[in-house]
Amino acid sequence: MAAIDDNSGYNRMKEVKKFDESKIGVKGLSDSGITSIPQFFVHDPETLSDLKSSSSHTATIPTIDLSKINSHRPTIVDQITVAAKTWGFFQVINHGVPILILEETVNAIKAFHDQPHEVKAKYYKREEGKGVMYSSNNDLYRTKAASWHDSLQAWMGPEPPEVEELPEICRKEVVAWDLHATNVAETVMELLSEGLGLEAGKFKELTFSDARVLVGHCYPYCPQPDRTMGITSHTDPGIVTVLLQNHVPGLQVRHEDEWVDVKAVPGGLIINVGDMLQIISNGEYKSVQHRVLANSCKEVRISVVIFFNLSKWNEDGYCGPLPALLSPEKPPIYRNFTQREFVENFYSKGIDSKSLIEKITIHS
Ligand SMILES: O=C(O)CCC(=O)C(=O)O
Ligand SMILES: [Fe+2]
Repeated sequence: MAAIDDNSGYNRMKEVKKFDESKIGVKGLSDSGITSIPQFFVHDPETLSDLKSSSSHTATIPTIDLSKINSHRPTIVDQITVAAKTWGFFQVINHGVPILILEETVNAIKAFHDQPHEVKAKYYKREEGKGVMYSSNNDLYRTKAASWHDSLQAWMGPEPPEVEELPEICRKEVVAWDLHATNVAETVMELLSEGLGLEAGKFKELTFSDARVLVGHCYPYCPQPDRTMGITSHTDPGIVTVLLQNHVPGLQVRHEDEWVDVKAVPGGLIINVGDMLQIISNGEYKSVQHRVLANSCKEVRISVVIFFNLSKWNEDGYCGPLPALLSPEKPPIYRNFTQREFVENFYSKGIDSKSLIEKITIHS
């Protein structure tokens, strides 16, 4: 990338570095009362022209009620399977996690981001694949334009962090949330496994919930929400994602060529299919584009996300569509790939670039 981007003499990389080294985050910029955003946050005209939700669309993502999971299991399997095949995004309610836990989790992540600069700066770093890290834009040096969010990230498995590594202000809640969200993910993955005609425990056996990372995003007020994004459009790379959000809107999902707002249902948890699940289900379940608009509300938007990834790969080191799902009528639509390919694809690019799926699709 050229140091000087255009004829104006604006040195983008220098400005990005200055921002990063200040460790102030977008929360700090927002709190300082700025009225215009730094240029490196400004997205290209094509992204910006598409910002408003095209919500003539009144559709909402499906809501799945898990309260009758034992007495009405086939119905729930059916609902969740249809949701994962058509939307790739759904909301679960009556999932067994007390509302108080949801509130405490959101409040604890908010409290972390609300701390003074000096306190948060101690955690500010860029070591993505492990441990605990706080930063603004994990992919800051890999994208064309930065987005209006900061994140606290903690790898909760396969090795949990030392408890003292987690910021004290949200330590207890992060540990508790990891357990609760993992339980919900395991229930959901049992249902999705049954929906493919596999044994309920198949995904667990594949170790989908072992390697998981918790990310607490903060989207503070943005003075120019029509010039940037909260998070750029992307798909999630792993198996499945569990997302808890507060009441401040912004999350949108791509459905039938339109952006649809994902409205927070009180007590609900959002689940979405990741690229790896699309691949191993041989395209049955859909990993769908989603994004977050830059926050135009004075109140901060908080989301707490756990990404679930496979921890063990096949003995031959490859991963791909599950053999049990393939037949002469249903040949694989993706080629097998290695863990290294998966990891390199993720870390070599910004969140907004091509997913692995495009690279491994078999064009017949
Ligand atoms: O914060 C949100 O609502 C979405 C976050 C997200 O899509 C992600 O972290 O991958
Ligand atoms: Fe995402």
